[in-house]
Amino acid sequence: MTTERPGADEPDSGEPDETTAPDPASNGARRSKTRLAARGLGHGFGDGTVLEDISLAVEPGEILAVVGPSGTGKTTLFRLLAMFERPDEGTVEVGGDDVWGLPEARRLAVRRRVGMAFQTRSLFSTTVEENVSYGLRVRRSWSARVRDAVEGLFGREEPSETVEDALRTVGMFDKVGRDAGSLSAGEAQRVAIARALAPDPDVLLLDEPTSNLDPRNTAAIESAMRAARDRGIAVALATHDMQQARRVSDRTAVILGGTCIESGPTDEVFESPDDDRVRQFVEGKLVY
Ligand SMILES: Nc1ncnc2c1ncn2[C@@H]1O[C@H](COP(=O)(O)OP(=O)(O)OP(=O)(O)O)[C@@H](O)[C@H]1O
Repeated sequence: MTTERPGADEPDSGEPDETTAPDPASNGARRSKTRLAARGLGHGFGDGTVLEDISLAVEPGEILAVVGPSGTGKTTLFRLLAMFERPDEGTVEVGGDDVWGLPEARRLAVRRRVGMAFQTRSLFSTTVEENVSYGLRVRRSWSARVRDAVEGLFGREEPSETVEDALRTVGMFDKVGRDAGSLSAGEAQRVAIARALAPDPDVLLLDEPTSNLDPRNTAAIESAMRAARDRGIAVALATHDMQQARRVSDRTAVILGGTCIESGPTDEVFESPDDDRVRQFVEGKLVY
């Protein structure tokens, strides 16, 4: 299995890939052409190496599944992609910019184009609506924030259209006024994803978004991933659920022992992998 979408495993062009981006005329909505790429990423803690020489890319309008056994470094990788930490080696590129080579103000601006929902669900102790509008407030300009503050003084009866859209995408609009603390784990995860979607990011990073969730919440989250993909967002999903990777992703990258040993179209990775360890892993025969 060697076929790749053009440029997908070689994050070297720095330019949006016109061949893989959705046709703006086809959905009429947004069309970012921002790809997220990692090149030669290496990272460790103390004396231990966790990630070694990882190169992968997620293109606009696709879902990339990053799969691997527990402890193989998926969360560490996603934390690097989200720019929470600077990699020991290699680069993270958003829209062709090496993010750690940018002045801090520009890096923060780039970070705002990357939405994320991580395993540790961390909603604020306030309403669902306020949680989802938080990301918007962070992204907005100073003048828009002043306007928000003024509106806040007088109170707003209705959630903004953007918040409504994001909540509808995850099937949670009926909970808009609820206190976030009263939500189930699955509902909270859906709100966390709505919060990441509200600012209309170019890239969406989801780390194990459905672990320990029931089928209904899982289906809602998978549907939101597809909706984001169909809007042209580059979606990366870390999961240890092979069935989920097969259901939702266009391409899959397999991380074993802290390095990416194979990536390509999901069907090919699962049905005819090049590497025997990948075959054993996707068949559940490789125990780490
Ligand atoms: N801050 C840290 N300090 C030290 N070691 C860490 C730190 N974060 C992660 N690790 C170690 O790095 C390795 C990879 O952890 P990581 O959470 O990235 O794996 P994972 O593939 O996401 O696992 P899981 O599927 O269980 O979430 C583990 O051995 C973990 O203990």
